[in-house]
Amino acid sequence: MVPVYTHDDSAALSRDLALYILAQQDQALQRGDRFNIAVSGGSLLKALRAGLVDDAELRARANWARWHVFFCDERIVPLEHADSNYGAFKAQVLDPLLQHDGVLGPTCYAINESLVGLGENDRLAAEYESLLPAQFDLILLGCGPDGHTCSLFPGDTHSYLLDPHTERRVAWCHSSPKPPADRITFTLPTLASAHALCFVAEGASKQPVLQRILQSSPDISLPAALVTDRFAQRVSWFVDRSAVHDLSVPAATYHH
Ligand SMILES: O=C(O)[C@H](O)[C@@H](O)[C@H](O)[C@H](O)COP(=O)(O)O
Repeated sequence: MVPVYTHDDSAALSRDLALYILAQQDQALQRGDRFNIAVSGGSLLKALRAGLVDDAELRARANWARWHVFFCDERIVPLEHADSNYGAFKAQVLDPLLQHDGVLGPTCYAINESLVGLGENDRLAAEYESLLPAQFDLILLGCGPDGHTCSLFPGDTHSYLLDPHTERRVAWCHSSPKPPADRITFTLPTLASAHALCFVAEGASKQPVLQRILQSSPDISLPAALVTDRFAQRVSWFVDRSAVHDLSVPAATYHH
């Protein structure tokens, strides 16, 4: 059973998530000299900002200059586009960090923007893959109402993305049901090699899908359930109470 750290509200979740990330950072910096972290798009980024950037005490505990930040999935759009995950991370984390004197920011790895729109999406994925570290210290994941995580979507159209033995660490996801249609995404072997995997889900709209993922017999046709089940030893979930309301999931408290 994976821990499901349950919180009364967003503020409490953001703080615990930040403390969890800092604990992973500290472990990584004992293993080596960099913290390789991958982030997803969506609402997760707001939690990162609230917990790690806006909170002065926790912001100071982040060794930002040692952070190497990658994207679990990215929409194939220019970096300035409103749909870009890099753009959203810049707006939520990098730009606010710059407001604070003396903070040396993280190193971020974005897609090669010059390939966007050229019909070279396999190459774009391969180029991004070439940037990845051998192993991630932490991968932060979201979960869509349809059970997708990264840009690994459920259903036959996207089953090609879920090959556990693929040699590709980053793949081109086409015809995404969540716009925009073209994306790149980490594959299962990339997730498999991480020291820690952490899902974040907030709000009552996530409750039906969390029921299918966190029940004792998970529906592993859902990529988020598959990842949770397969890598259970390294997976944690951070949720708010409304996302797990009425579910028979034991609520855990994150101890730091
Ligand atoms: O770029 C993306 O679309 C994401 O990486 C995606 O996997 C996201 O994390 C989930 O859709 C959850 O998003 P929300 O937290 O906003 O619901």
